Amino acid sequence: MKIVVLGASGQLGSCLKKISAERNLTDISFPSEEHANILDKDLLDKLFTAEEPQYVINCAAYTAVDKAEDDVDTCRKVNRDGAAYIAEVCKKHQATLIHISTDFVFKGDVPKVLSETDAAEPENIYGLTKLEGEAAIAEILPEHFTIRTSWLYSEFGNNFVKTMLRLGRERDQLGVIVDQAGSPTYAIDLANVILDIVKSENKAYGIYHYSNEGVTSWYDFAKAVFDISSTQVALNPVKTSEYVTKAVRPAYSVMDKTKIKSTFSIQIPYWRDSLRICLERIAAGV
Ligand SMILES: NC(=O)C1=CN([C@@H]2O[C@H](COP(=O)(O)OP(=O)(O)OC[C@H]3O[C@@H](n4cnc5c(N)ncnc54)[C@H](OP(=O)(O)O)[C@@H]3O)[C@@H](O)[C@H]2O)C=CC1
Ligand SMILES: Cc1cn([C@H]2C[C@H](O)[C@@H](COP(=O)(O)OP(=O)(O)O[C@H]3O[C@@H](C)C(=O)[C@@H](O)[C@H]3O)O2)c(=O)[nH]c1=O
Repeated sequence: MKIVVLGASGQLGSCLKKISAERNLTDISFPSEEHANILDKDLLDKLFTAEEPQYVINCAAYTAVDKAEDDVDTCRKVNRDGAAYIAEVCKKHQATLIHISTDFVFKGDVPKVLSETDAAEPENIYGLTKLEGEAAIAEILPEHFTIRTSWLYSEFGNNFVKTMLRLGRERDQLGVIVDQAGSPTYAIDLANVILDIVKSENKAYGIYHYSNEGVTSWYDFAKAVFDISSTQVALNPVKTSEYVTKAVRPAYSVMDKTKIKSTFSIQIPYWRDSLRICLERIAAGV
């Protein structure tokens, strides 16, 4: 089963590289952005001609949520147009696309667990352009899986857990938002599920929700990071109204994972258990 990963040097791409090595997968390639710029359709076409992938995993995205508010065109190019180009080239080469999307497609203004069929109504540019990317793919390529995930972290790249560890070392006091709830996702767990989906060769295409089990706030998530890593820092809960950011974020973006669990017969780890594993790996430098 030949697989090509796009956005390979990002957080999720790095997790896929690690997991595929652990699983001894050899028929998977991780081209650099220079050889797989998703905004260059001809380049993708050449890449797919050379690689002949059966599955393409798209981890490439514009993920700077606050910056996107002032950088709408670039964000939309990558998250909408890039997704559409990939779908077109997958169609030409008869490849199945596994695309990653986000809980930020939801407004999240009511405390309701969100299913794949609930209306998406993004509150920020990043979420809007990700939703546009989902729609473009659905229109072009029936053979796709779009996996919406949330609050990704890992030992790789930039993420909330690594930011907290850094700020915990640099500061005596820290304020973290307590009134936004969601579900953290260890990107290594997601990488494993993506490769399980490929392995299954299941053709139940469409949108799926995936995060770790459980619900928390950014404040409680940060508290868990500091407790588990024995970091001494005074952590203060703050309200969204007290912590000004460019982009509006959902107050409640907890997603229902019934569909992915039943379709692919997977079990999902509890967020705190996965966080513990990730922090052990970060501490051990592996
Ligand atoms: N991070 C999170 O908390 C969450 C992420 N997601 C989604 O998961 C997916 C993976 O996210 P994550 O790995 O964390 O994100 P990263 O930002 O770590 O990785 C994205 C990668 O895409 C690359 N990229 C950007 N533009 C292009 C382009 N034109 N061509 C090729 N590559 C490009 C980036 O390169 P460069 O760094 O050079 O720009 C980066 O390496 C994304 O679709 C994201 O929207 C969903 C929910 C939560
Ligand atoms: C650094 C920091 C953040 N926060 C808050 C701001 C925000 O509400 C929340 C998370 O902030 P971050 O900027 O780290 O994370 P953010 O970029 O908003 O994370 C999102 O990224 C995109 C890509 C997604 O798809 C989402 O699922 C989600 O993971 O924590 C604090 O309250 N205090 C702090 O010191």
